[in-house]
Amino acid sequence: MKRLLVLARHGQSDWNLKNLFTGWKDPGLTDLGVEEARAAGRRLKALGIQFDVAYTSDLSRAQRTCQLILDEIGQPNLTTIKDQALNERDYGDLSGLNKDDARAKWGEEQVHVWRRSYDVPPPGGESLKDTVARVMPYYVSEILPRVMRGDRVLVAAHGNSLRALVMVLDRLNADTIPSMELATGVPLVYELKDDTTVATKKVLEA
Ligand SMILES: O=C(O)[C@@H](CO)OP(=O)(O)O
Repeated sequence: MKRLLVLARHGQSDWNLKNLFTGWKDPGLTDLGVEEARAAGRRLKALGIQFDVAYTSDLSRAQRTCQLILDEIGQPNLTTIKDQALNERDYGDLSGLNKDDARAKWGEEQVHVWRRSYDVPPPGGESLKDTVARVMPYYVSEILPRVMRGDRVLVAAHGNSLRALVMVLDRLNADTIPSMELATGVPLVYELKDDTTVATKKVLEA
């Protein structure tokens, strides 16, 4: 495959299981999360996919997912670059709160706006727009040049930092991004064209 870019959201974390806003907090993976990451690796392996470099965030759930995928595809020692630019969207004052408790306190609609709107930040945190503004410069300066020169690239990161990237790759807008969800442990396999836009996209569901 030419100009290969694979995006993988981490497996289920402890706080996903407990239904807590997570953001920049750093819980580990659950047993299910570990298995989801391994299964993602097995699906990539079944397609014969290998990488030249991996990128992940500064948070352990993404780093562990990255390593589990690399273990499964037989590349445990691949160069892996960790950067805070790929961290989850910062949930600010909501971090650590239960999502159902937040709905009870502020209402279903307000919580949905904080979680999925494009440009309304949660109190003290980042909107998706802010996250795009943080992730894209890193993508354009560090990741995309590697893809364009032919390196096969894995990015193991987070629901919203990857939604920021997918929004740009899939040409979604402020109206269409709210309904786009990324499942844990489901890799997205992109091939890019010469002009950096998407040639093909595969969603590697179980
Ligand atoms: O809590 C979080 O950091 C994210 C991802 O788990 O949650 P949400 O799906 O609400 O954006």
